[in-house]
Amino acid sequence: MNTQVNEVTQRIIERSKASRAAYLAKIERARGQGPHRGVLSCGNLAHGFAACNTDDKSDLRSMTKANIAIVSSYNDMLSAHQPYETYPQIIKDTVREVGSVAQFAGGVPAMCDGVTQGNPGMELSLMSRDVIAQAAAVALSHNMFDGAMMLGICDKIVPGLLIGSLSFGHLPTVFVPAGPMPSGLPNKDKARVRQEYAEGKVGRDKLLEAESQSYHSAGTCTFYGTANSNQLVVEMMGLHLPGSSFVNPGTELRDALTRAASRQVTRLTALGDNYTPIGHIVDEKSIVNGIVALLATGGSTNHTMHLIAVARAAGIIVNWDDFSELSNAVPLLTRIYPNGSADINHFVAAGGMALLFKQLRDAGLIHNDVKTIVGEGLDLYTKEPALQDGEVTWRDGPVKSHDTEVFASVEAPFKPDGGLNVLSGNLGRAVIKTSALRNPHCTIKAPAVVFEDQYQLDAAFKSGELDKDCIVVVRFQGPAAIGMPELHRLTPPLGVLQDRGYNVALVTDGRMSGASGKVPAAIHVTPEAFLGGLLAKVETGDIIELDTKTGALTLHVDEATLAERTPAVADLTMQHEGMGRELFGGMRGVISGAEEGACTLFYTQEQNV
Ligand SMILES: O=C(O)C(=O)C[C@H](O)[C@H](O)COP(=O)(O)O
Ligand code: SF4
Repeated sequence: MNTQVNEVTQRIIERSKASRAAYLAKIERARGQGPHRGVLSCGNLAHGFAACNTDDKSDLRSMTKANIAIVSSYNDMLSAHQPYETYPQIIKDTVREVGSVAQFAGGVPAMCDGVTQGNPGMELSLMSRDVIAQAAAVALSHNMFDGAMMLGICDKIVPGLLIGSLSFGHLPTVFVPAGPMPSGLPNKDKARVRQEYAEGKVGRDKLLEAESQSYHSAGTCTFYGTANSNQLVVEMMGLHLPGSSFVNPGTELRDALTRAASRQVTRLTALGDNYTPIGHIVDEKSIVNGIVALLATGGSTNHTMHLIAVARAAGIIVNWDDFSELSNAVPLLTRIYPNGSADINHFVAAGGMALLFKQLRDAGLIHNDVKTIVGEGLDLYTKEPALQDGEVTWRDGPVKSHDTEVFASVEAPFKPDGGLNVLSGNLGRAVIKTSALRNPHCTIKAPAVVFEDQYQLDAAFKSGELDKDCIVVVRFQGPAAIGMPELHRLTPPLGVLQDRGYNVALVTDGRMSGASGKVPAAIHVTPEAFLGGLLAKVETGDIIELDTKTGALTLHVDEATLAERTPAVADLTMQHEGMGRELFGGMRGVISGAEEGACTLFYTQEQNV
C-alpha cells in the first residue's frame, strides 16, 4: 500500500472516529429486524401497496420478499438522464423474476449544468445537490424497502443521491448508470469554435452547428467533466457493477447490466445472508479510493466539495489537505478532455475502468480491503462486462493500455502527480486543477482586474481592457452570496487571451465546471467575499501572486493599506430573485463554506444559538 495514501487514510480514520462510530450506530438502529415494512401499521401498508397488482400486493403483504425502492432522476432535460425513462419497468420485471418486488419510490430533480451554464439558473445548481439528497430521503422515508436502486449520473445528482442514500445507510443500495452518448464533434474542435465566436470570427449559426454536433444524442456528454467523474468515482467506491459506468445507452449490454444490477441488489438485503448496506460500503477507504481515482484521471474540481459532503453523510471528515496530499502521491494516468483531446469513449477503448482498477490496485494506490456490491475487494472490477446469451458476464480486462496517448501507466504517467493543488495565503484557501494546463505549473504575479459578476467581463474583454498579463478576479460568487455558480462561460474569452500570449489567470470564490481546464483558475476561494473574505478588499491594479509550486495565493498589498480599505459590498438583490432564486434564500443562509462541501444539510439548531 502506498505510504502517503495510507497515511492520509489513517488520518481520516482518526479524525472521523467519533462521527463514524455515531453513524454506524445510527444505521444499526435503523436496520431493525426483518422487512422494514413490518413496522408499519396495516393502514400504512395498505396505502403503500394500494396501487400494486394482486401479485405484488400478496408479496408485499408477506414479510418474506424484499421490496426494492427505485429512486430516479429521469427527465428530458439532461441527455444523460433521458434513457432512464424506461428503466423502472426493466427493474420491476427483473426483480419480480427473482421473487422480490420493486416500487418506484420517488423521483428527484436534476438540473443540466450545460443548459443553465452562464444563466441565472446555474445559481440553483450547487444547492440542487442538497435538494436531491432531501428528495431521495423523502422517497425512502416510506420505510417500505429492503434495498434501493439509485438512477442518476450528472453533476449534482450522484452526490445528492449518495448523501440521500447514506442517510438510509442501513439499506443495500446499487447505483445504476446509463452511459455516455457516442462520440460526436471532438471537444477540442467545439472549444475552438467557441473561441472563434468569442472573437467575433464566426456567427451563432456556426457555433450552434458545432455544439449540436458535439451534443447530439441521449447519453452523458463525452468530456471528462463532473458527470463522468461521478461515474468513475461511484464505480471505484464499489457501488456500480464492474465496468458498467461507460457502456453506451440503447445497447443490449446496457440493458443487460441494468437487469444484472436489479438482481444484485436483491441479494444484498437483510432478508438474505449477505446483508451489505451502503453505509458499510462507503467507509474511509472507499472514499479515499474514489479521491485517488479522481486524481489519477484529472477529474472534476467539483468533487473537492461533493466528496467532502458525501463523506460527511457517512460520518467521515475529509478536507482539502487530504486531496492535496493524495494528489502528490497519485500519478496522472489519463488524458481525457479537458485534460487532453480524447473523450470518455476513447478512455474506454484504451482500457477503461478495468485497466484503471488494475493499475491503481497493483501499484498499491487504492485499498483492496473494501466492501462492494459484488463482494469483498476490487479484483472483480479488473474485469469487464460482455454479453453472453443475452445476459452480462465478466471477462478479464486489459492488462495494458491500448492507446498510451490517452491512458498511460503508473510506471510512465503523464504527470507524477494528480494535478490538483490547494493554494493558500492572505486571500484564503482555494483549489486549482493543473492537469489541464499547458504547463505543469502555474506561476503568475500580475495586476488584478476585479469584477463582481461574470457578465461584466464580456465588455472588458471586447474593449481590449484585458489584453495584458492580468489576474481576473470575479468575486461575490460564493455559496452564501449567490449559490456558487460555475463560471465556465469565462473559459472562451480567457482562453483567447491566453492564445494571444498573455499570462492570465482567474481567482474566484465561485467554481468552474468539470469541463473547464486550460486557463489557470484558483477557485472555491474561502472565506468568500460575501462573508468577509479578503477578496472583498481587492482593487483593480493590486498585484496578486498565484503559484502552484509554492502553493501561494497572495494579495501583495501592505497591511496598513488594507486596514484603511472598506470591503466592497455587492448589491445582490437582482441575483436573489427570478428563476426561482428567491426560493433558495434559506439555503444560502445556512450553507457551509467550500472546504466543508458548500452544504446546507449538516446545519444543526445548536449552530443557531
Ligand atoms: O462537468 C459536467 O459534467 C458538466 O455538466 C459540464 C459543464 O457544467 C458545462 O456547462 C457543460 O459543458 P459546456 O458544453 O462546455 O458548457
Ligand atoms: S454531462 Fe453536464 S451538460 Fe451533459 S447532460 Fe450531464 S449535466 Fe448536462
